Amino acid sequence: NASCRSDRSDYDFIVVGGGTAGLAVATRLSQKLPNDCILVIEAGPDGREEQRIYVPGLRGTTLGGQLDWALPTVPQDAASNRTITHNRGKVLGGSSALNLLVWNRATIKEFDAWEELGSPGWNWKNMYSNMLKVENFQRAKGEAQYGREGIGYGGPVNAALIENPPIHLRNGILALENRGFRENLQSLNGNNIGTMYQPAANRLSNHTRSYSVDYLPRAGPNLVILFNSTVRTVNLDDNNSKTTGVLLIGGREIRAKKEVIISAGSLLSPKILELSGIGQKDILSKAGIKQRVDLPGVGENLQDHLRIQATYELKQDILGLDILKYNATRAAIELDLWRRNLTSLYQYAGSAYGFTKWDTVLGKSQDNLLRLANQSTDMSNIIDRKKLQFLTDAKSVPDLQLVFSDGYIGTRGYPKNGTAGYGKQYATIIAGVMHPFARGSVHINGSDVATNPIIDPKFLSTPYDLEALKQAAQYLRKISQTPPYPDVYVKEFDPGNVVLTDAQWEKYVRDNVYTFYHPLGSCAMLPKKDGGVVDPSLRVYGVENLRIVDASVIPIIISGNIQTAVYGIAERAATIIVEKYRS
Ligand SMILES: Cc1cc2nc3c(=O)[nH]c(=O)nc-3n(C[C@H](O)[C@H](O)[C@H](O)COP(=O)(O)OP(=O)(O)OC[C@H]3O[C@@H](n4cnc5c(N)ncnc54)[C@H](O)[C@@H]3O)c2cc1C
Repeated sequence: NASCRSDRSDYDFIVVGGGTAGLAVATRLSQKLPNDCILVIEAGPDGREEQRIYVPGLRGTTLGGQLDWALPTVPQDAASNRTITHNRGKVLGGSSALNLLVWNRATIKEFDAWEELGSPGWNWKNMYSNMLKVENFQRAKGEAQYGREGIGYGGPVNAALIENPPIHLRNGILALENRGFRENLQSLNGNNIGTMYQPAANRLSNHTRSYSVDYLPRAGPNLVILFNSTVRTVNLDDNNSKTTGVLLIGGREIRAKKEVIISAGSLLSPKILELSGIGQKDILSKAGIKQRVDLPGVGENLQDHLRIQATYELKQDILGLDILKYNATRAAIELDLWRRNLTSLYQYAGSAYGFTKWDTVLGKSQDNLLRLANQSTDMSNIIDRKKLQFLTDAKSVPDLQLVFSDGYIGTRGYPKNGTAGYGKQYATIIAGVMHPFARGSVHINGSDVATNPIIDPKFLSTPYDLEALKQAAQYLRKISQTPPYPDVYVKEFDPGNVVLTDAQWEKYVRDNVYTFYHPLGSCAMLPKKDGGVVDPSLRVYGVENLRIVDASVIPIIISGNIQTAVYGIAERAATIIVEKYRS
């Protein structure tokens, strides 16, 4: 398709956002509709030459910089009035270029719930087969590292387990086993309960990040990418029932002959809809935008995992990643080793995990938490009711995720030079509450495309959410005191021995709760009457040829880290779209 270039005025398909889902869906369309011309419009730069992206041990160093949208929430009342920044990739690959590489999967019941909530075909069976298409699992050490089930081969994104886990990760797994967790070496097969190492999205052959950009070599010349270009609105025809294309900041208009697919992510896809006049009347009129399609669900139903962490100062003879932060000579040596593809701290890509139900954590005293969950459920809301069911009825759906990570990952950041704690190395244990009841929102703030949306995740706003995160934080201390974990550290650094009473734990949680980087649900795939924005074909209600394909369509939060699900959604979306257009 020689005429498929980036200076055309029309394309068959326009994909808005060259991120995780965007590149996956665009590549599959390119492969399966070779006579069509597909344009991806990405607000950020290419980034493929950026070392901070492709070196796994440098993960996290792009956060807050030029390649990050860094979208702040409004001050969170229940979280000590703090504003929490949502990191989001503004670069080819989107958040898959910035994320922390974790490659895992939620459980069978959680995916089946999408179908039960009203989207036929969106169940475990179909999502699983699509998620398997995404990956190429590599083994460094055979089945001792990971069993047979739950992984795919031959897909574009490479995943592998960490080859030489440090002792603080190994002891983390043993501590969880001593607390009643069972080892689960097939945790990506729809049953993630237990303790395990999990794959990370990296390529073992040269130890580089593997992300959605790895789809692109499979695309044909009929896929073109426009970089550093931001879509302002989707244009609708005179009846407001079809999209005709998009308008970029700067005024360029590009027509879509077949479809526009929005893949701008959970925090920015609603913005494009609202700026285009698709959304809730009140929100639009407040922003001075004429409503074209009445869709009250846009920007609502925002969900995220709640995260809290504790940090431990490692014993002097244990090597950890923090040395790279204060010892420049060592960092240079390690980077040189990485360049020569020799064992290096910069190859670090993966952590150790646990997934559990509350009864393993709390025993009988989980009753109080379940009582609060009942109190936190809006019985008129189908999402809330399903979450309550996960908590009370589903033995296979975890309530809590635990992560043993190398390095300091506390809320206040690695100690500054000259302050207590600088020059030391740390291990961090993170806890994530899997199904908080808070449902927040993300909406435009006026009609100026340059203004960030108003994001209100409502962190800790329900009795369950607060108590669950408090219990999770206290559990981290228990784990740290369980053999053989104490063998690795000198002392607890955060929260430290100043936090002992119930009131102190509550304050710690309010002062330190953080996003787990998994905002989703803001353009939910649900029946319209239940607040849905897209139908089971991911078409925006009321607009024939406009779809949304990204994390925003996930109707109800799932356990674990969500990128495999986002890729799976993109794969399935491509199948649905190709079905319609293949002649
Ligand atoms: C710091 C961090 C760590 C994470 N860690 C993990 C992890 O370890 N494991 C895991 O499974 N998940 C992780 N996640 C979550 C996961 O990466 C995301 O959920 C997923 O990548 C989201 O994919 P998406 O396609 O919905 O959006 P994105 O990948 O964010 O893509 C959206 C794209 O759209 C572009 N865009 C936005 N607006 C416009 C516009 N108007 N015009 C043109 N382009 C636009 C953006 O620049 C971006 O490239 C993490 C996320 C972050 C931010």
